[in-house]
Amino acid sequence: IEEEASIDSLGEFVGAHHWTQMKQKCGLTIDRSFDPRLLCYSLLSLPDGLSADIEVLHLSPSIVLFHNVISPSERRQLILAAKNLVRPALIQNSTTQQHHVSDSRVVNGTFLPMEKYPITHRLANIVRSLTGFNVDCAELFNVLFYERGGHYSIHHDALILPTQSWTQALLEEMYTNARNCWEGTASWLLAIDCAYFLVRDVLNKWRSGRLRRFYQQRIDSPTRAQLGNRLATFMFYVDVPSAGGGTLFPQLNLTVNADAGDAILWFNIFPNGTNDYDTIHGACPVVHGSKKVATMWIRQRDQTFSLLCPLERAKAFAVEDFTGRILGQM
Ligand SMILES: O=C(O)CCC(=O)C(=O)O
Ligand SMILES: [Fe+2]
Repeated sequence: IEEEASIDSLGEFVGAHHWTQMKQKCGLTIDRSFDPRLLCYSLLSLPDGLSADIEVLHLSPSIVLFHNVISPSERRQLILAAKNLVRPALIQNSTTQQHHVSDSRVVNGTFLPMEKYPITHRLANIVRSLTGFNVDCAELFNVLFYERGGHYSIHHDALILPTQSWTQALLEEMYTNARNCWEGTASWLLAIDCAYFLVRDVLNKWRSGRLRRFYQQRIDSPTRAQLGNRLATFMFYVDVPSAGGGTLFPQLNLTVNADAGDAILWFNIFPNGTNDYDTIHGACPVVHGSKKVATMWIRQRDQTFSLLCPLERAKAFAVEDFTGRILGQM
């Protein structure tokens, strides 16, 4: 990468410490000659008169890029809808459930209410047509505006959905939090600091007698039970920066620098429902220009006829598991 386009040329920016070890990977480019199975399919005559080129970026877990699926006018409408609503993005502490501003997510964002903005229906239809997924149970579009120095450090999109006993829920969450501490900070000192707060939080709950109730409530939470986990993430690139701001999947050594109008899809869980941490990802710091994305988290509920059932339930989804139906019609 050119010197002036590199993250180092940004100088100081909020949350820079999250990128000390990851920033090299932000400069990765996709080697399209690497694997002959990384094909680009042309999907013609999809529902709603859509067509699209879909490029397989990674096989297992499957990550695909849809080229040029929203028009400049649709991009403008989306930006107009979100412009006055965006606020500094919050992150939810999975231990305390509190939302707070964090230097690990430096971006302005908003969820877009569907009833107010017709453009969101259009985009939801596009997701449905391109993926075959049921989007009725999906979350509202989350629109993010990144400016120079904006970023979103490495994280995983799936929710921690404890399923069995409250003790198992506690263990699962402690494990995930410890992992996030480590992967989110990339420095032993900060990770120890982060782990200390997590342990202190659990001890406080235990002392106040809330430990069991807290985790039991999360197991019984109706939204979780009704909608399931975030099966997949579908994200439109509404505006792209001229340097930096790629979507980085560090476990897969993949950094995606898409064009405005493209969209990406990846899975957050295995077919058996457990979280697939190979798809941890982040938004690299924007170096020049600004970046805008619109994300839809697709839930597990009601995907009965939109997913094949892979025989190996503990292996990541393959591209055929969801395009099988669409490609089979060609
Ligand atoms: O902006 C990006 O490239 C990634 C955004 C993201 O990971 C998220 O919204 O969950
Ligand atoms: Fe994400």
